[in-house]
Amino acid sequence: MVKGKRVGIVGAGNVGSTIAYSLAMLGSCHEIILRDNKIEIAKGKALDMSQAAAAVRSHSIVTVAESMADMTDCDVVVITAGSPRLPGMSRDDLLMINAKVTREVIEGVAKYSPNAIVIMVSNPLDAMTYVALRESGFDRSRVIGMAGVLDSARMAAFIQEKLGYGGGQIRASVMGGHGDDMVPLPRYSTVAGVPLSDVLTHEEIDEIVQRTRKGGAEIVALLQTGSAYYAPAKATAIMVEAILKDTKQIHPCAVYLEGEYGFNDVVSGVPVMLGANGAEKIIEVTLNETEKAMFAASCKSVQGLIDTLNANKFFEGAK
Ligand SMILES: NC(=O)c1ccc[n+]([C@@H]2O[C@H](COP(=O)([O-])OP(=O)(O)OC[C@H]3O[C@@H](n4cnc5c(N)ncnc54)[C@H](O)[C@@H]3O)[C@@H](O)[C@H]2O)c1
Ligand SMILES: O=C(O)C[C@H](O)C(=O)O
Repeated sequence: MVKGKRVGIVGAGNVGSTIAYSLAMLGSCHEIILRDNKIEIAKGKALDMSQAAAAVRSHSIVTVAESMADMTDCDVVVITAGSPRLPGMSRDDLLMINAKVTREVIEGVAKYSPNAIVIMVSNPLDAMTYVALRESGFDRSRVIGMAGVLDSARMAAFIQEKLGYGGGQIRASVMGGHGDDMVPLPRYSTVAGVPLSDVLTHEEIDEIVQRTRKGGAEIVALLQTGSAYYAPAKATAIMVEAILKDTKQIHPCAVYLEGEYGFNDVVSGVPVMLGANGAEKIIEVTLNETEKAMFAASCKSVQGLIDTLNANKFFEGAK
């Protein structure tokens, strides 16, 4: 438990409330502050979670901010506000609706928690991270998108399922944007340190890569009413803890690139050292030509979304 730390969570729906629950159970911080337009529901969840925290002797408390002005001086703010996709939709279909929500929310964060580190979760993730960065005026080290921890966990779960062993010993690696052209990296994935290619065939690895890319859609199709939230919430909580505890551990995160991997003015998923100051270091992994081409294609997709925002004069304040 790191005393006195405050974590704000905007959007207390499926992902936001599950992040709050996870942090409360871990006792990661002193106070978790929920903010949602559905205030009564947020209040009910906060009470329920505070009581769960008491049951496990966690001294985290869960409170509700009735407006962004009540969510002050947070160390970390997680943004999950906005719409999830439904079957048949792509994450990119959420671009304009969630960009407006993100702008509204980040203005409040910048005003009332000016020193916070922001973890963006709303989709389309890389474009929303870009919006949050631009609209907050924060340094790029303080606006970080969550996706790579989730996508890598999915890939690890699929590897375990395929192998039938190795649970807890699998390190899977996914870079690039959080879209269908994300870049799973079998070459950087291992089972107890053993390269994937030593334990799985090329065809099996390819199947895992394709399933990882569609991992979110697979769950959307099953749930029918929204998207995944247990693994996304746990992945976010891992990032929040790394920041609060200043672990300096490396996690795949979506960050604004300024020349890294040869890209500028775009957000993409890369290995990042997380610590008290947010994204403290971007690690540049050696990619082969095929991997470089896939990473470039993924950055191009994100760039396309940023171009759409520009074409709609979003950054000029269009409503
Ligand atoms: N990055 C990832 O890997 C990842 C993973 C899962 C979900 N997501 C995304 O996270 C977002 C949330 O997903 P969810 O399943 O929790 O959805 P949800 O509908 O359950 O919750 C969203 C919440 O946001 C609230 N909200 C909307 N506008 C708001 C505003 N202006 N201020 C405060 N609250 C507001 C809604 O009332 C709702 O409770 C979606 O965009 C989804 O696509 C991203
Ligand atoms: O798939 C979605 O729309 C939600 C999220 O991005 C996920 O990957 O689970």
